[in-house]
Amino acid sequence: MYTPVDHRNALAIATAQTRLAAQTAKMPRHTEKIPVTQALGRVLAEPVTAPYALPTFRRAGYDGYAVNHQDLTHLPATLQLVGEIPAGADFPHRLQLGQAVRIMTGGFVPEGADVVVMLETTTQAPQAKTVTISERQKNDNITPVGSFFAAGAELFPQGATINPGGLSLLASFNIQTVTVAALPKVGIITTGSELLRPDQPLANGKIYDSNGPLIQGLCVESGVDLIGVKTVADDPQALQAAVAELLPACDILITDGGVSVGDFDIIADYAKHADTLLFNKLEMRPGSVTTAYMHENTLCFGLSGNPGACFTGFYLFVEPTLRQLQGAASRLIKTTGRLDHTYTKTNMYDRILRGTYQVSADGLVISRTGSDASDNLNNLHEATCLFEIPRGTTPTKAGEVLTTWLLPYR
Ligand SMILES: Nc1nc2c(c(=O)[nH]1)N[C@H]1C(S)=C(S)[C@@H](COP(=O)(O)OP(=O)(O)OC[C@H]3O[C@@H](n4cnc5c(N)ncnc54)[C@H](O)[C@@H]3O)O[C@H]1N2
Ligand code: MOO
Repeated sequence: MYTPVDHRNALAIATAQTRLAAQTAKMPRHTEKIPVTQALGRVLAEPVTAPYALPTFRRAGYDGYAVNHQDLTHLPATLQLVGEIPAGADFPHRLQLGQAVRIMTGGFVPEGADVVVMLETTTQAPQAKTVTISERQKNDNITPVGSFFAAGAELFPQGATINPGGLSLLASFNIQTVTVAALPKVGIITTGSELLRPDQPLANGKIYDSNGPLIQGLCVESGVDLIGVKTVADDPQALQAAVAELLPACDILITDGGVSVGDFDIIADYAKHADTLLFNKLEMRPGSVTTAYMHENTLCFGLSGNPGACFTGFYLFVEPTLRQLQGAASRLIKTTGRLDHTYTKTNMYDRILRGTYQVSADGLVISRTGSDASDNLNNLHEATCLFEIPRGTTPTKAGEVLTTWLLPYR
């Protein structure tokens, strides 16, 4: 059993992040080919290029008449109407001088035509089958072949995340499969003899497991293949069994709780005896006990049981790792914000507060939301950023510019 007197070597946040990223870089990457219908939010493992030029035909930008510019030298000009081209229709004849063809937006512009005159500047005489053009626009109102993408142009670089705009681009080329980074296989184990399942009644000393759904939601938000979610009591055998079941199938194993110095803090013991201990103490509050270690081929995180610390530890350490394993950058945006109130508490470690931000003409204005206590979950649902109160002995004044991480869910 872990002894409370053990000394832990505390690392600064950035040092721990760098150590973690170096370890993650050594882990194997897997790819898979998936239908584009499942590609939203996935990270491309290889670039995608345009199989052909787009647009594939000259397209009318407006409803009007397709004509040749030589017929518009003297206006008004009356031209012979030779047909109609709705969107989707072909027109396999060459337009001759003196002719016009009615065309709809998106319609195929036939050979011989090089201008689409807008309907508003024309008058049609249906009986005579003519159209009189009184004015022309400055532009030709035709979208040229290949003006969006040339054949072979890069549509996406490797590492791009497919968003709804990306789905539309793939669809426009009828690309039906993409090769993406495999989602990291993740197991989650929440620990604690105080944790109740949803079907159990409240009792003194007991709480419902709120970090399980929290971590699961954070994982889903980051993109994972969830292998299993378990809750176990503070019982070494039960924990051992849960770990043994999940570990071989997981790239990442996230445990929650049991990383401090209590008599039942079993994860702390695991980390200490792991193949490689990356860190088990951070110069950060909350989440000073956040732990990371390699066990066999699995990267294990021991997040704090305190909900505020669990939330912070996930975003600063687990989220970037899940993204890195997919070859993508963290979705947190590291920036700075101006504190809107004086924060009087001081600490020997950097304190990470849960906050919200507003965009102002002078940059971001950040405010603390809810409690700063590690065990208080009254703000996890409304935090849109984390920001850092630097360690020290003096209060942090309103107006100070602080390191800020904008959260993906905002
Ligand atoms: N003597 C010391 N005690 C503590 C220290 C210390 O350095 N010396 N560190 C404190 C700090 S800081 C933190 S943070 C916590 C970390 O504790 P653990 O991560 O080991 O977590 P537990 O002890 O298992 O639980 C802490 C707290 O969180 C609640 N909890 C646990 N799991 C869940 C869950 N799934 N859902 C909701 N809440 C959960 C648990 O009931 C406890 O209240 O240790 C301090 N102590
Ligand atoms: O460091 Mo603990 O994680 O304050 O809350």
